[in-house]
Amino acid sequence: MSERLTRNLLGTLRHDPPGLVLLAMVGILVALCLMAPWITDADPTATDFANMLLPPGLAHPLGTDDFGRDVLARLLHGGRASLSIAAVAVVVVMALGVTVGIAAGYFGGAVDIVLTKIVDVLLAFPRLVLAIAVAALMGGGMVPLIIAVSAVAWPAYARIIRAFTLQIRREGYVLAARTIGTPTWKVLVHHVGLNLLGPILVLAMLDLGNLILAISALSFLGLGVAPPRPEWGAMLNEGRAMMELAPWLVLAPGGAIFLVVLAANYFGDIVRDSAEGRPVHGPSDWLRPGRPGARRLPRTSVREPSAAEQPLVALDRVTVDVTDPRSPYFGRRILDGVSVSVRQGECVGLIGESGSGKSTLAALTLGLTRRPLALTAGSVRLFGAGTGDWTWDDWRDVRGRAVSLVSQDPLSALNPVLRIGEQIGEVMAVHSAASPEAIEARVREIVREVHLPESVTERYPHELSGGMRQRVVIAMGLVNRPSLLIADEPTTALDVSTQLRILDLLRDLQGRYGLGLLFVSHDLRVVSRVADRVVILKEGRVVEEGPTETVFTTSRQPYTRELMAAIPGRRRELMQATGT
Ligand SMILES: Nc1ncnc2c1ncn2[C@@H]1O[C@H](COP(=O)(O)OP(=O)(O)OP(=O)(O)O)[C@@H](O)[C@H]1O
Repeated sequence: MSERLTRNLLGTLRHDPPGLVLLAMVGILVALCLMAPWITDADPTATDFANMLLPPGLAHPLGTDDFGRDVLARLLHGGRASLSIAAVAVVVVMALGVTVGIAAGYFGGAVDIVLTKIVDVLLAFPRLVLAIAVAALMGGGMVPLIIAVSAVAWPAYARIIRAFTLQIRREGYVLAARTIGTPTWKVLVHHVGLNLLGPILVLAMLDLGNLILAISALSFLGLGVAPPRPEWGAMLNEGRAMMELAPWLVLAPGGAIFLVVLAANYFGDIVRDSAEGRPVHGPSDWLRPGRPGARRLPRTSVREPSAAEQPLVALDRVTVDVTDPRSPYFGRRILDGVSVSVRQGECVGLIGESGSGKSTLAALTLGLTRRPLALTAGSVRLFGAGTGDWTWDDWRDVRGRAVSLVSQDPLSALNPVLRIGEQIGEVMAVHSAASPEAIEARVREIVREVHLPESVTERYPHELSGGMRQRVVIAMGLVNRPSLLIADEPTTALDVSTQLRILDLLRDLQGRYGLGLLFVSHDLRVVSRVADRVVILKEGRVVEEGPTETVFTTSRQPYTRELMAAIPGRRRELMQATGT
């Protein structure tokens, strides 16, 4: 559990003495149950008709039942049965609910439809009635009891986990991991599963009480542990007939069930409250995952870069339209005959206001154009090779290795539950068979290169400032020494001074790595600091392009001048230059 969650929990408990007493009582009860054979010598199933229905006393602290059996021994041994059935049921319910929920939410489509329908049908039945039916059909006993309780409890978990998964799968770090070719199991475990640990823990705690009640209810109805073995629900049923004559027969198991259910619900509530008190993508050392393993993707026929004179990427009169007739925007033109190229060591600034098509163009360069959009004319050449017939695997091999993306939202690009070192290392491991030591050394090196302290590798994203996070994302982009970096509004979310430092860093790294840099931004001022050449995009068309300095000083293009006028210091200069 995270430090913060533990702190919240302890803080809540410190200010809630009755809660603390309750938890202490249940803790003692559970400990006594677990140590039952050492606490009492009495055999919980041995009958002694000479000592039937004795009230609590020295020899039998909780009295005896109508078979002369020691109620304390039965209570403690019965508690072992009740609690272990509940523990196994929670694990089974979680395993089923989490697996089905993640599968439905992550894979979507037919998998989602089928699984969701099954869940809906099961949820349509009252839980306890269905559990009684299942247990009765299976004939009662410990295993059927676990199966019955688990079978009816998992659908609710599956539904909640599916909802969480739908949300997580849209996060930038999941999309990034998928696009660079991280194996599906790793995305599911590292990126989806680890982020679900918090909700899963809270759900488990909140439902533990319900499960114990359900188990007791089924045992009460004679569908649980077979007599004469003790179990709390069954003891309650046995004592019911003698309730007036020997109330201790129901008070002991009833009190135990009451205490445990109350404590489980109480603890579930404070775990939930403490977890909600953390940041949305909160502290995340709930579980520290192992080092990501190295994997080599099959190399495709993609030719590596590249002679200096040949563009790393060349988009030649590309046109992108909404081609899916089901889209309400069917027929709309997003990019119209745009040509842009980036050479080694060159920084090209792609500028345009919101909606001008910058992101669509960046996505095209990374092979990420998806329905309802499609390339309808022109071509994209990467490292001299036409990409028209590239498969998803061809693109995956290139992304994150030869071409990297630095996105505008560093927080969403980073997985909140993985340490920084693991995240950078994972990008490298996906594309190389380097040893863990080599990966670690490279991670430390790239972290230093982006001017972060090495200790940052041990930290989580929420422990870093916005500027530090953006440096981490840049480190992830460069760890595999790509030839081409696409920076999509990389400084938009930062304050002005941090912006400048990140821009200088990018410029510096570009020189050091000999990178081609496609810098996408709506902000001419930002672009002017890094770009050698600018391309100005308006409503999907290039309206002007040329060396940055030339465009800045001599442009007669009204749209470019409009963009320049939006820069505070430039407005006056422009007005003076044009005499307006
Ligand atoms: N899937 C889509 N269906 C319909 N129209 C789309 C789709 N994706 C993008 N567009 C439209 O294409 C145009 C260009 O979008 P794009 O996201 O490339 O612009 P942008 O310049 O990157 O803007 P911003 O800086 O706001 O992200 C916009 O008008 C947008 O509404």
